[in-house]
Amino acid sequence: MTKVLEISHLNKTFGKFQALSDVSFTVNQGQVFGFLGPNGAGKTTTIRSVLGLLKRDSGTIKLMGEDATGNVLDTHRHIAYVPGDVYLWPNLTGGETIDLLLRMGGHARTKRVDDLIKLFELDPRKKNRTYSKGNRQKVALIAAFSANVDLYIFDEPTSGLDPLQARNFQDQILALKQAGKTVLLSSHILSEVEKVVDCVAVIRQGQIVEVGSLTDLQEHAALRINAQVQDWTPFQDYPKFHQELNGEISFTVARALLPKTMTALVTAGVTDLKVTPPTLEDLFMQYYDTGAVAHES
Ligand SMILES: Nc1ncnc2c1ncn2[C@@H]1O[C@H](COP(=O)(O)OP(=O)(O)OP(=O)(O)O)[C@@H](O)[C@H]1O
Repeated sequence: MTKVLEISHLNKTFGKFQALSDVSFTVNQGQVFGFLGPNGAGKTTTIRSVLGLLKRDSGTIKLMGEDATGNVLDTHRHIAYVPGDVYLWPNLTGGETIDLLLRMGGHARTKRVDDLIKLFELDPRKKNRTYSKGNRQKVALIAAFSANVDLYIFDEPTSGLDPLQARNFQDQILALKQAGKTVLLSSHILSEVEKVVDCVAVIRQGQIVEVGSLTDLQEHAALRINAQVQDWTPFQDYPKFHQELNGEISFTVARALLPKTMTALVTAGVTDLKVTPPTLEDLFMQYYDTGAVAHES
C-alpha cells in the first residue's frame, strides 16, 4: 500500500508551549483520513507543518516517500489545501481567483471548474472582498476539487457552509474516494466526517490518542449496561453508575470486561438486561472528556 503522507514523531513548540508532542500517523493511497480533535488540539499546527508553513522542532514528514519539508514548492504541487479560514485577494473575482489558484498549482482549468461553480452555487463574477466566509470557502474548495493532486487536505472545510453545501462537499469527497484519491480531512465534529472517512486519528492537547478505522474505535469503546438485579451493590463502583426510581441500574463497562460483568450480574440475580454499544459520538466524547477510551474496571 502506497504511503501518501507519513508523519513520524512530530514535535512543535510555540515558545514554551508544546503544541504537538510526538505526533505520528500515516495516510495511505485511496484513504479518506479523518483528523479529529477538539478546538486547539493541534490539527491546524500539524497541517501547517506538513505544508511547510510552520517549521517543526523535530520529527519527519514524508510525502510520497520524500521529505516534504525539503522542497516546499514541490510539496505544494502534490497537495490541494483548503484552510479553515480562507483569505483571498480582495480585488480579484471568485472566478479569477479559482483560475489563479489552479495556475499557481500548475493545474489546467477544465470543465470541472464550471460544474463545481454550478454545484456550489457560487457567483464567480463577484469580488472576493464582497464574499461571505462560506463563499470564500467555496472558491477555495472549487479550486481544490478541480486540481489533480496526490493529496487533498481540508482543514475544518464546512465551518462556513450551509447544510446543503456541506452535503455537496461530502459528495465531492466521496467522488474523490471513488477515483482512488487520498484525502486528509480535519474536523472537530465527528458527525461531519463519519459518513466519508475510512480511518481516523484523534488528537488531543497535541498528542495522538487513537488511530484506527471507525469500526476499530467502536470495538474499543465502553458498552452501556442496563439491568434489573436483586443486589445492585457490586456495581456501584462501575463507571457512570446510575440507579433509576424503578430500581433499574445502568453503568458502562469495557468490552474486555464483559464476561466478568456477566458473571457478576448472574450472581446478583439479574432479571432483565440490555447491552448497548456506544454510538461513535459517545465514543468521541470520551476522548474529549479524558483523552482515553474507558477501559475501567
Ligand atoms: N502561532 C502560534 N503561536 C502560539 N500558539 C499557537 C500558534 N498557533 C497555534 N497555537 C496554539 O497551538 C495549539 C494548537 O492550535 P491549532 O490551531 O493547531 O488547533 P486546532 O486543533 O486546529 O484547533 P481548531 O479546531 O480550533 O482550529 C492551540 O493551543 C493554539 O493556541
